[in-house]
Amino acid sequence: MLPLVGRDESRAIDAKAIAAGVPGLVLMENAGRGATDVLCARFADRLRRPLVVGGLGQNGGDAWVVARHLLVRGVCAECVVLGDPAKVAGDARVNLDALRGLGVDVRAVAESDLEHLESLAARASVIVDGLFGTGLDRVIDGFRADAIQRLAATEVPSFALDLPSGLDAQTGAVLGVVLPARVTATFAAHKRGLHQHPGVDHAGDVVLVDIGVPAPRDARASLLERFDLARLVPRRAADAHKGSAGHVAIFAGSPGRTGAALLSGLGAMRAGAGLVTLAARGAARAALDTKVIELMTSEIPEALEAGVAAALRECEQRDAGVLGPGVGLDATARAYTTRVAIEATIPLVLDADALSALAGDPTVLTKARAPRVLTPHPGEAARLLGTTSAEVQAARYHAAEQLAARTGQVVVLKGARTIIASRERLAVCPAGTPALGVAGTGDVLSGVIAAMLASASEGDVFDAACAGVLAHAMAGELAAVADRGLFAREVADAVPHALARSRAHAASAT
Ligand SMILES: NC(=O)C1=CN([C@@H]2O[C@H](COP(=O)(O)OP(=O)(O)OC[C@H]3O[C@@H](n4cnc5c(N)ncnc54)[C@H](O)[C@@H]3O)[C@@H](O)[C@H]2O)[C@@H](O)CC1
Ligand SMILES: [K+]
Repeated sequence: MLPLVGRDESRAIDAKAIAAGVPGLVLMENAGRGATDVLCARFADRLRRPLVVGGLGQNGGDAWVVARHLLVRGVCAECVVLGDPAKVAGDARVNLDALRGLGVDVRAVAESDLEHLESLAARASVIVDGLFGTGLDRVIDGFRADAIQRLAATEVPSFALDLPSGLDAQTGAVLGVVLPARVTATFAAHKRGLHQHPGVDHAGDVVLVDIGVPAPRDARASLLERFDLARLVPRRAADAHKGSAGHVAIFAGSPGRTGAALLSGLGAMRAGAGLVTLAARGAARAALDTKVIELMTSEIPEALEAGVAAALRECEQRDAGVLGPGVGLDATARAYTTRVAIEATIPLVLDADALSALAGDPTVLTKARAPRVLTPHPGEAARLLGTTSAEVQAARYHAAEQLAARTGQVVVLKGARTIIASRERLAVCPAGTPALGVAGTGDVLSGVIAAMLASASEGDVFDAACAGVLAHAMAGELAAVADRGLFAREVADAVPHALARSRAHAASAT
């Protein structure tokens, strides 16, 4: 797990180090020197004619340091400052003056010189982008936007300092225009915006550069790594038995809708549940009984009161559960899921129809008698928040955090780069594949998370959700042959392989 910071936290890291006595110039020197190392390693065959472009802020300052360190290594870069250099201040000013003092001609590019900039860029072997970093907080317009568009149009590979210019550090949105990078050297800590789309598409490979300040230990947010799965799912004791591995109840399925329940059950089994019972409404139980011999079934009466009573009784014997897939959306089904979502005394994953049933007032979950993990896709999250899917996607971290705050529960916002949020914490899953975008994979995920909950110790609900998300995404990567054509059940089947791979990674890393 790596710390993940937003715009303000990023500034706070620098400010805290400076207040502690580490001069800002030292931080900038470390950033620029570290970035030069990355540049020289990743663009070794493109150092013929680098173009270093800096803005008027401190991101530009990093660029001037890079240009100086390139000089030390015998590489003479073409350097330009976009805008009026008289406005460069602070540590960036010191480094701009130093570069000029060493005899480097840093040309100022004004609105009227954009064609010149374009021709410089077209001849460059690599562009070092120091135009905007974390300071960017509004849409880029005017000649700066024009300049970025012209640089991007050359298709010369770009090396971004801290962030590709134009990317919102907080959300990953493009603020008007962006200069897409092949590699991004990000300073001190990963930025939130680098790990959500469209930021992910524009950042290229992200390399963390140590600038001499410790990573914040209390960072609210983190970026999961593939080998975290091994840490989150400890090895089983040699004398483990099916009882100690946890018993998962899947409250899913209704007459005519049984596939989702089965997939959720398969996910739970493959993720390590010792026993799984499919508790289906009415006649669905009979249909499920014959399908998968490893899964047990029990019947939940279709009538409301009898159904709720049966579900709560079922919970008494179980360690964790799933509520929702294929349960139905008629009035009785909605009342049943809402009541069980609140009254069940075991941790439950709430998915699909359960999320629809709760969309009217998700705040009732603050009264739930045990922890809940909500697993909405963007459309379901939009309904729960009373907004649109487009708005959720435009600010996914915010949506996940808002929903966690309103419900008091853990939220797994699905989609590329799934986000896990609670009131206190946030994590992003770096794994996954577009092939997971197919019917049934969400049902599998609900079961996988429930199995993690069933074996988690109390209070580790957030970690269990992270483990489930990571296992599912990595299983998708392993099972997918191409970017499509994946079957949900294949994802379930690959979950043990994901765990094995993570353990192998972890072992080779130590
Ligand atoms: N001591 C420090 O604070 C350090 C800062 N570092 C670098 O400094 C960067 C942050 O520097 P700054 O805060 O100066 O900001 P930037 O250099 O990212 O941006 C420059 C300025 O542009 C302005 N601006 C924002 N949006 C704009 C828009 N749409 N159009 C035109 N102007 C706009 C803002 O006033 C901002 O201060 C980091 O990303 C990192 O690269 C690193 O050198 C490490 C140390
Ligand atoms: K930049």
